[in-house]
Amino acid sequence: MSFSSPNISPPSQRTTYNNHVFTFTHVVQPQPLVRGSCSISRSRICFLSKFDQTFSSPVMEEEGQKKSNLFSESESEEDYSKELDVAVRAVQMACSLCQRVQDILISKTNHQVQSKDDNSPVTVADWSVQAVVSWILSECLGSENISIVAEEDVHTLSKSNASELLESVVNTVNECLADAPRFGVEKPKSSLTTSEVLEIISRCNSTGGPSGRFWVLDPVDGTLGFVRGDQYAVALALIENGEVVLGVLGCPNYPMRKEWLGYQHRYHRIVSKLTPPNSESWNKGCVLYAKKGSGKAWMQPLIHVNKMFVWPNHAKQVFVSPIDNPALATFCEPVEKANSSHSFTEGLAHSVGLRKQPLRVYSMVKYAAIGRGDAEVFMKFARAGYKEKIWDHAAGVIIIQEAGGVVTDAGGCPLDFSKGLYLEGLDRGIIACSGASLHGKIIDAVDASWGCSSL
Ligand SMILES: Nc1ncnc2c1ncn2[C@@H]1O[C@H](COP(=O)(O)OS(=O)(=O)O)[C@@H](OP(=O)(O)O)[C@H]1O
Ligand SMILES: [Mg+2]
Ligand SMILES: [Mg+2]
Ligand SMILES: [Mg+2]
Repeated sequence: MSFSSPNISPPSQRTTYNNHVFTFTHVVQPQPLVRGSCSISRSRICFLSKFDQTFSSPVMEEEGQKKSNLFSESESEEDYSKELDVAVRAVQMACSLCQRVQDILISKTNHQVQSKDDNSPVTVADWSVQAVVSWILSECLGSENISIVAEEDVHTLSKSNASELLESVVNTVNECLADAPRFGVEKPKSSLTTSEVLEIISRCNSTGGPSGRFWVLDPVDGTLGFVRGDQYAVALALIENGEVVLGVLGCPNYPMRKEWLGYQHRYHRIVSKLTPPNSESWNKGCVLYAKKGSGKAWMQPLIHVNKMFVWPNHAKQVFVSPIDNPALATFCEPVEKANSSHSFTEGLAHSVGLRKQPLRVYSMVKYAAIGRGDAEVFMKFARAGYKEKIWDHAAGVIIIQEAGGVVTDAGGCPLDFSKGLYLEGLDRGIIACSGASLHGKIIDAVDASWGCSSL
């Protein structure tokens, strides 16, 4: 298993994509990776030697934007560059898989949507993404090094009456992995068997905790949005000793440019009731990512099924909005009233002077919206007794923080990812803001409103 050799393009070649001019540039060959000593396995060394080749690959850079590469020249193995690169490729592949499955789902009248024990929806895409990401992380980073906390298990898939569903998952996984070279990843030597697929899904059974390194995956966040042909996200993060150290958020229906979202909203409200959107009919979708302590967050367009763009992809830096006046700010919240109290946030918004209509979008796309400056505030106040899961937040939190924003609970404390599967000790709800000043105002308003709320 390795990344394929990059295609070297001449320096400063220009091309256009969605009416934007991009320039191909060469990335300077960095120092060789510092390899760990005794603990590195044979397969890992193998992977690294091929992986090094990707450093000489061209990067596509949007004119006027700062150059982005997943690597920097001085970075060593310890600063997660390699993990980030693998994670971005895995999420890109997962997004591509999801787009295909969503197109099939919404074009069928009888939705193949299953219900879990808690009545929440789950689809072929949720299990298939979990399998694909689990496979890529293990193959690229060495299965002995990988521990994953993820949302799905094989309980439903293993039932005697689920053979058709399981077959569909196995086919979807193999179809996606066969496409791996487009993302610079070597595909499996042969198709995965049913038992291999079940194994790679169920391998993601880590329970997290305060020490060591583990990945956190929400294969499809906002499954409800996904089955409705709307927004959803693929979220992958790496946690080390209780801290999120990198996060990748794939948002297949969230366009690179805000103005395209306006089109999408109109499209959904007016047209899509009759005709759901088709993923090839417009260039939608992006992947955001960030690494702890870098002070930078990045965004790539999705690699599209039309195969015009192959790896390596280009990226541009994203920033939170500079707006700190509540009257000019936009706030995001869950679509479902059952997931967050709309009445509480409405009162809160009014008290702090937020004037704009809330942006209600499914999934961690809300975090993406703040991270890239499309909105300024995200609030979630789940009903009492609901425990937030780490996979619903980890990737989004680090992207907002590295883009310049602030994320805490309603008491102003950072979210604690060190206590297992849940954000234990969360004070009331989650407040994410584009800056400290706005964040302070929202926290004060929560305190002022909380006593008279019925939450
Ligand atoms: N009752 C309740 N209260 C709070 N949160 C809940 C609840 N039920 C589910 N969830 C989790 O919410 C995830 C989706 O959150 P969103 O913010 O996207 O909500 S919404 O879909 O926009 O309404 C969703 O993630 P996915 O299951 O990955 O879709 C759930 O983990
Ligand atoms: Mg779910
Ligand atoms: Mg989720
Ligand atoms: Mg999910």
